[in-house]
Amino acid sequence: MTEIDETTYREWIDRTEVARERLDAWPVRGLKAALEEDVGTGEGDEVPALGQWLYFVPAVPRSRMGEDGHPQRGGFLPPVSLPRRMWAASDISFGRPMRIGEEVEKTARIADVLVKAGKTGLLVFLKIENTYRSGGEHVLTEVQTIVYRDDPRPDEVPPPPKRAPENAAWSETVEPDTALLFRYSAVTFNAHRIHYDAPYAREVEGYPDVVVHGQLTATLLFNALRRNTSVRRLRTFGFRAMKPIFAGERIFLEGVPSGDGYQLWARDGDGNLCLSASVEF
Ligand SMILES: CC(C)(COP(=O)(O)OP(=O)(O)OC[C@H]1O[C@@H](n2cnc3c(N)ncnc32)[C@H](O)[C@@H]1OP(=O)(O)O)[C@@H](O)C(=O)NCCC(=O)NCCSC(=O)C[C@](C)(O)C(=O)O
Repeated sequence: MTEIDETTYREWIDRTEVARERLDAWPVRGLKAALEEDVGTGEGDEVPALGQWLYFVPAVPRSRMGEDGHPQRGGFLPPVSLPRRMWAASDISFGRPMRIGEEVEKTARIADVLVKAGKTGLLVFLKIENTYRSGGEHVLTEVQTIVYRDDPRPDEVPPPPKRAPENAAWSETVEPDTALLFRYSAVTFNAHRIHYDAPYAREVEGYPDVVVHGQLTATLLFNALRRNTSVRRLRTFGFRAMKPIFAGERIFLEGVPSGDGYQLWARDGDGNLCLSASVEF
């Protein structure tokens, strides 16, 4: 493997890719069924907040898929040689809601590539800025951070987890099972094998079971916020995935008012922080 340092993938920074898509009703219908949320699915209805993840999915032919189920590396995304990919974080600012049936343009730009030494080994963080526009209007901007990690070491032990806050104003529980993970992978056309192929997740990537998608946990947190507050529209939503959640694990979706918004988090049954988020409205 080539040595990786801050300069290795520099030439990818500022590369852009533009795509256009009509926002079909189907993935919103699929998400509605998967999460049992009361959302409209007709022409002109609002795509629910965080529904941008249902669109512009990378439908590459099977022959161009990599071993992990994602499109082969290279091309628009830099060919990072660390094998294990995870969703690390997102920072989203909302303009106006997207609507089913509208034509949206998405511009993706490689915003940064950072190399860091983590407690779990070498980490390459890829930041992609996705800007969505429609009819000349700004709809949404998301800076998505993907992390690439080395193969698991035989003696690997997970780093000590951070504690979740203990001042929750509400607390809901959910156990994302493999059927929910399958349906979320299906509506986002995400073939990443860590979410459905348990032998691959265990034997190749070293996880104890299949992994819950970062965006699914963020969506569950947002839906819990809606159920427990009058918040419907957001100005910003940012999250950071701290500790993987595995299928069937019981997690707690919690939050508390904070400044002009809310602090949200998902924790496990031992009080460990799995995903932290903040929203402004
Ligand atoms: C990423 C891991 C391995 C690093 O864990 P670590 O212990 O090695 O890191 P650390 O030692 O705590 O931190 C090292 C540096 O990394 C930064 N850092 C540390 N974590 C993050 C983060 N999340 N986002 C942004 N930055 C982060 C941290 O701030 C620090 O920076 P510094 O040196 O400048 O101070 C660990 O945090 C972890 O396991 N997180 C959970 C990831 C996860 O479960 N993601 C969702 C499931 S994967 C998925 O959905 C996939 C999908 C959808 O299919 C798809 O491919 O797109």
